[in-house]
Amino acid sequence: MSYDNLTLHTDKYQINMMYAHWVQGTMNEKAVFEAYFRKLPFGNGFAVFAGLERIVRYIRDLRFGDEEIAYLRTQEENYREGFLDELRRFRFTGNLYAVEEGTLVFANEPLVRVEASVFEAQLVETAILNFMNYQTLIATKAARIKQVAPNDTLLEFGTRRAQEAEAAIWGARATYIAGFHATSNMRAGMLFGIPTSGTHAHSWVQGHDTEEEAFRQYAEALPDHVTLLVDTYNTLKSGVINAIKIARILEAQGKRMKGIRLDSGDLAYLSQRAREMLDDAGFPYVKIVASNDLDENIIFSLKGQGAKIDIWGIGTQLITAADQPALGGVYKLVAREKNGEYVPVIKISGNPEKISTPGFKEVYRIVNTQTGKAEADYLTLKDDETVKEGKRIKLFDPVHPYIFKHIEYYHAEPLLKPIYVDGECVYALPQLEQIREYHERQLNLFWPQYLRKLNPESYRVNLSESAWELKMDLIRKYQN
Ligand SMILES: Nc1ncnc2c1ncn2[C@@H]1O[C@H](COP(=O)(O)OP(=O)(O)OP(=O)(O)O)[C@@H](O)[C@H]1O
Ligand SMILES: O=P(O)(O)OC[C@H]1O[C@H](OP(=O)(O)OP(=O)(O)O)[C@H](O)[C@@H]1O
Ligand SMILES: O=C(O)c1cccnc1
Repeated sequence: MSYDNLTLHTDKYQINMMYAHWVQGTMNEKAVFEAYFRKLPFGNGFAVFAGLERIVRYIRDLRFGDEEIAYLRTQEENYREGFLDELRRFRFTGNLYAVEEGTLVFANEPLVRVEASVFEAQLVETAILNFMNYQTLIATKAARIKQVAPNDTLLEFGTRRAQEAEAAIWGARATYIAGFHATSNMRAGMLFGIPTSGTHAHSWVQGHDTEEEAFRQYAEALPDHVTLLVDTYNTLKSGVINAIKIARILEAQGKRMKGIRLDSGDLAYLSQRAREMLDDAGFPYVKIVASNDLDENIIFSLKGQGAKIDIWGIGTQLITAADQPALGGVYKLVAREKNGEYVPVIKISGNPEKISTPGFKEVYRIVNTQTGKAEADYLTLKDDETVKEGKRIKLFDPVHPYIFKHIEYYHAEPLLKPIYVDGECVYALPQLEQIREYHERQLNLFWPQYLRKLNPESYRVNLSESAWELKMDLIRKYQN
């Protein structure tokens, strides 16, 4: 069995709908779907979009092979052979537009738009949401951590606690996009070119007769990369004292010990005392690494307490997004082909926030040319030329339309970039370093009130007047 083919990484209901379209003869009708989330995670003011590279590879490799077809035959007696033959010929032949990885994104704006035969567009929903939701969530969590320690080194240590192997590596990649510096996961390092970093475990110390001997042997083996875990027995009375002995030995060899790691106890107090001991012994260059169930709140608190920590190793809380373990991104039909033309469609809900925004749309980031800062994201119907022509636009809050302002001097950056056109990949996947740098530039595009971790201002995601009117028309139609 091949574990690599992700074509059946979809919900059964997608295959059932594909089958029903095949039976009805509607499988080639075009559909437009948009993927977006309705609420920012962690109460943050923004999210960091990630997942596109995985989506691109997934779309490229979509094939129903012999194993997939044989399996489907066993799963549903209604599936006729003609349908399975159709699946054998399956290729993605549609268009896919998406926001680039590292982009700051907000609620209720399309992040991925699929325009394809309904047969194709339906199949890919589950996987696209799976990749986008998880990776965006972890990149956003990492961005929050980065915000409280912007000048420190951040190491991703989460693999052992991650929700399985793929989550570990794609999660590690997402943290790197958001500004982490290295991962402990060697496979993520090899596959994505992320720098790797590692100290040693308690088992290394436990596995020797004395802590000092353990440290000495480690330093002999890896003299250029010595960071010693000092909390196995007693951090201040034994661990730091032994580490200082090793730092002396290394100095005598013309080398510098890199650091010590604290992994338990009061990290503020222990780091301050350890710093004093290292400085007094003449080793101000030895860095202090901390780990132990850290997250942005603990790091923020430790900094407030004056902790002397240079490097943070962060695992469980980051890779599992423990305070909000899922991003609720959805994939909604916004237009469908009828008699050769697109008609907009809506999903009505008793909860106004859940009413979808109909129509084939573009999303623009409106950047004020006088301040250089982003003013709003602006959703227009696709054929609306106002923004392209640079005309004055009215920004109004779709929930409170009486709150509005006009903007005249702006640059409008289309956020949805062409990735697949007529089934051909037209997007050159950027290097990870480029994505990381792009993310940093994105942060500079926003005023700090949208970026702060606690109670950020809401950044505007506005509808054009015609997009708003279309939505109101369809709501009225279904109310009647
Ligand atoms: N000064 C501090 N202020 C706030 N939180 C801290 C401080 N020092 C450590 N922490 C955090 O408090 C938690 C302490 O965890 P826990 O109660 O398991 O203690 P521990 O020191 O890990 O004990 P053990 O020796 O069993 O490992 C961790 O999440 C750690 O990061
Ligand atoms: O606390 P996290 O943020 O999840 O970071 C990863 C943790 O994994 C290791 O502990 P573990 O007890 O698994 O192994 P060890 O014996 O090497 O400490 C490490 O010492 C960290 O505490
Ligand atoms: O290198 C480390 O110190 C490390 C790596 C993974 C998990 N915990 C610690």
